[in-house]
Amino acid sequence: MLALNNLAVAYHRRVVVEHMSLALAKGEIGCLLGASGCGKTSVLRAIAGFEPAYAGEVHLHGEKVSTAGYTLAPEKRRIGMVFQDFALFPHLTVAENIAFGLRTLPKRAQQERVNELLELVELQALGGRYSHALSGGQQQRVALARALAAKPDLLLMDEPFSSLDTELRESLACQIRAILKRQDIAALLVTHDKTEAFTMADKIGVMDKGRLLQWDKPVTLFDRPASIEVAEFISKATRIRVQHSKRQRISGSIGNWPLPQPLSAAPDAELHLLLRPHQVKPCDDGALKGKVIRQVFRGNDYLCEVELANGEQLYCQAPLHLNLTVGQEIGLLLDLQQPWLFDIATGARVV
Ligand SMILES: Nc1ncnc2c1ncn2[C@@H]1O[C@H](COP(=O)(O)OP(=O)(O)OP(=O)(O)O)[C@@H](O)[C@H]1O
Repeated sequence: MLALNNLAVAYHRRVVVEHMSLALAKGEIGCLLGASGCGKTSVLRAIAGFEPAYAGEVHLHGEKVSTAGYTLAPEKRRIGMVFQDFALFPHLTVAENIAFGLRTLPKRAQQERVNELLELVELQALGGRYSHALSGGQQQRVALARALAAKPDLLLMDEPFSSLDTELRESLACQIRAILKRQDIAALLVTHDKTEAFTMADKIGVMDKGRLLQWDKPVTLFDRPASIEVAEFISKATRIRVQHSKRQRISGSIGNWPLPQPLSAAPDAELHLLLRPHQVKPCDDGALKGKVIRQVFRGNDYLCEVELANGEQLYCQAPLHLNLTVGQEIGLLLDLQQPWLFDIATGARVV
């Protein structure tokens, strides 16, 4: 449905995105996730045809629509777009906003399609309202209905929920995912919000400084991150320097720990061990000792920061009943059933 092959985007010859390759199948929802300025919107604009490809290609339905020196016009790409600010026309009603892209259809067909879309986004009762009289979530559903009106093959969404509050974002992301799935439409969303990405997407691309670090299913990004940058971007974690020893063990400031499986790394290799909070647990008789220096109440548990004797700090997940206090010395147990280890020189994951 959508394929990017080695795409590069540049402004005045300054390359802001390069070596971008990914594919999205019909009905699949993808998400580009990355910090502000990493090039997400530029990729979206190149897919829509608003920016030319500086190098590489954009393919839609198997057809090459952008390559250096050729850009198929946006209106010929059968793409719908939803923007951050909804961009609804204030002087038109909800129904008229949705009908905007259907002007070439006969009046009756327009009306039928608008009713279908109002039902799809569950706004049947609000067709006659103006956008100023709608909540942010309702406005975004109108923007979605308008983008879907002309039955595009691909929907592009640029930070569609960023102006909404956190709770609404999550519920709207779920609703919009369900609507897109019902319509079996492919969509590519860009955001810097991880929760939004994980709620919405079948595939996530983690971007950094104009490059795609990994394009994978959310669970794969979490379980098998390709690099330490991806792992750290995806989840709260601490990196600790360790040494691989022959007998399936790692050692360092955290002590000496067995691994569940042999590693491909050379004996004595210097590695980074990435510890996520759920892998570090308070344990009375833990040989590894640390001092609680901060803790945040999270409802079901505490997220603690613990300082080791050498000054390194770890996140630790502590159950409520332990009643830990800041300054308290505790023992720690590491759960290394699934250790995340990375080559120090390349940052690549070691398995
Ligand atoms: N029209 C433009 N002319 C020149 N440079 C641009 C233009 N648009 C974006 N840039 C630059 O390209 C880079 C990538 O910007 P882009 O908007 O694609 O990033 P982004 O990840 O979408 O950021 P954000 O999340 O803040 O929207 C930035 O350095 C930005 O300053």
